[in-house]
Amino acid sequence: MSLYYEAAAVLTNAEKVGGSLKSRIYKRTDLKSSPAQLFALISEASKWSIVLKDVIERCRLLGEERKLTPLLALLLTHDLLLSKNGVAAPANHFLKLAISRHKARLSAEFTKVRIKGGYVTLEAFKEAIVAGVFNPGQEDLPKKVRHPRWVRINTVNTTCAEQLSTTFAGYARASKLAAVLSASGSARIYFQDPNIPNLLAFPPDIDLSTSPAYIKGNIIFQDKASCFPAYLLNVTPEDGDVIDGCAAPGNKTTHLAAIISDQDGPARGQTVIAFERDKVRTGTLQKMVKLASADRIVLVKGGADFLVASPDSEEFSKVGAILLDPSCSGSGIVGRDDTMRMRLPDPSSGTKTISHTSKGKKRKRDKDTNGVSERNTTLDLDLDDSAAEETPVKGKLAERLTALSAFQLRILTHAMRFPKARKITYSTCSVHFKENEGVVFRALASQVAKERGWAILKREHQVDGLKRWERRGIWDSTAFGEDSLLAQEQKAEVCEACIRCEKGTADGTMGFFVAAFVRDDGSDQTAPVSNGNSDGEDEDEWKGFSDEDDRAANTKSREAMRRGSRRSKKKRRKNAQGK
Ligand SMILES: C[S@@+](CC[C@H](N)C(=O)[O-])C[C@H]1O[C@@H](n2cnc3c(N)ncnc32)[C@H](O)[C@@H]1O
Repeated sequence: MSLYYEAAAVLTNAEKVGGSLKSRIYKRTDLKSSPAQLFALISEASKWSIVLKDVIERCRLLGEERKLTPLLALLLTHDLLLSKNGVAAPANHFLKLAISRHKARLSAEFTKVRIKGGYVTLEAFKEAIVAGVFNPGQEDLPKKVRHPRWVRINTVNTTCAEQLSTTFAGYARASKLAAVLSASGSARIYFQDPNIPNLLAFPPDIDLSTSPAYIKGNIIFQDKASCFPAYLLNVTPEDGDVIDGCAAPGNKTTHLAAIISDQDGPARGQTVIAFERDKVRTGTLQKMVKLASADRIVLVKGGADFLVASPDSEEFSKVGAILLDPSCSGSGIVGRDDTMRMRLPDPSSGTKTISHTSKGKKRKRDKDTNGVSERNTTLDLDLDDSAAEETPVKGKLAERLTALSAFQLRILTHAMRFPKARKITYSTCSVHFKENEGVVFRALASQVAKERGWAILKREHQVDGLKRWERRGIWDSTAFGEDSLLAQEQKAEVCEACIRCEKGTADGTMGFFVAAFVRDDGSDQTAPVSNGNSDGEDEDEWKGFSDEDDRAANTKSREAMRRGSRRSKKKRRKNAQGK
């Protein structure tokens, strides 16, 4: 099979293989072309598709070349007009002949678009395409806010100071994130994040993927928002072991390991127990843990469902903190720079004759596209594994959110059953109330939360960098019905404790949500708590607290926080004396 047929097959993904574009290419064992060449062709053709789609449509290429699918036409036109070596096929190959006979017209249309866009040279045009600033017909739209390249320094095997004096030696420190956002990829400039320790921002187009620091796992590409959960969990040596209940690909797992290894004094044998249900994603997790040199701190439980882990098992008897970042709708990550949109030429734009051609021929093209519908004029490609969050539930949005939030609540209330656990963070990369604050309110109202004394970690008790973060939770009065009996005071308190990030803002983050739960040492650990089988009870649509629940929850929460606050004051005094 030629390079172009293989690229089209990867893109149409008839076998519905999950994961990023890169992992789909590298996983295939039946390719004749080199995976690197395939990836380069697809990503370059995607970048140029905003131009090439129009060029192909204006030349009515698909009308004249009936055997070319929109995907093949795009890939071939890209190489014909933009690849140094032209179309990678023998001179008499059917595909080469089919595209080459249109070269003059395609080149002329391409040049017209370039000149109309005001680009005097091909070089200038290329720069605009790479920077993503060529947006024909949308000049009046507000300029898209760019997304920085966030780099977390992996303190398991290096320090921020070491990386600044080696990998980033000669880079100037910017005083504002905006300076980094507007800089070109070649600018040697960075911004030190004020909220998350050991996190740096670089210009969006910077390519650090070939730097020795990246290859050695000294630096990890991780969105700022995705660093919130491990930091908010604020693991200390007293917490003992930590569970990451939904770990792959492992950004937060390795962040937990970095925080543990960064603590003053020895890590006292603390282990991060990382659950991952999916076997393929377990492989990615294992690789990431190894690359981050975190394998002495992290124990990967691959192909293991956190929901069936028994809280009372001896294995988890020292687990004091749990991080939960379950599967979600992923609505917060759309539009990230790691997602690329490929625009395909519309086949009906070929010629007027196309709609009158024989049905047989039309069906042939449908078949060739292997399930990418002829009407499907865009393809969204996930370029980066670290950005790929799974969205396993299909169907209409409302149904998906109901199913996902039921699962999320179940996993959160399961975590609340671990007898020694004192801290939990719950996060999603979703922007929907139902998956975020909705789950938090329902979890707080659950039987297990009440019996075990779980409360929300209020803003004033959060780690410094997140206490200062201004975007907080929201309340959706329609979500639980107007008759929700929750007191205004408690709604406000819980929303203020929840943390949100919004995509497309000057903060440079993806859309994200995180909240933390705590419980105090004095709570009744041995109280009879309903076991995992009663989860259905927690998943019932929540109708709001009753007046009595409300008062009880408020009192308990206030007591828990007072005790927590006394304990942390005591701890701070102890620490201060120790220094
Ligand atoms: C949103 S992703 C986690 C991303 C990860 N925390 C990170 O920062 O790299 C959710 C992951 O949880 C896994 N998962 C979902 N349900 C699970 C369960 N019940 N037990 C263990 N893993 C689960 C999914 O397979 C998926 O890999």
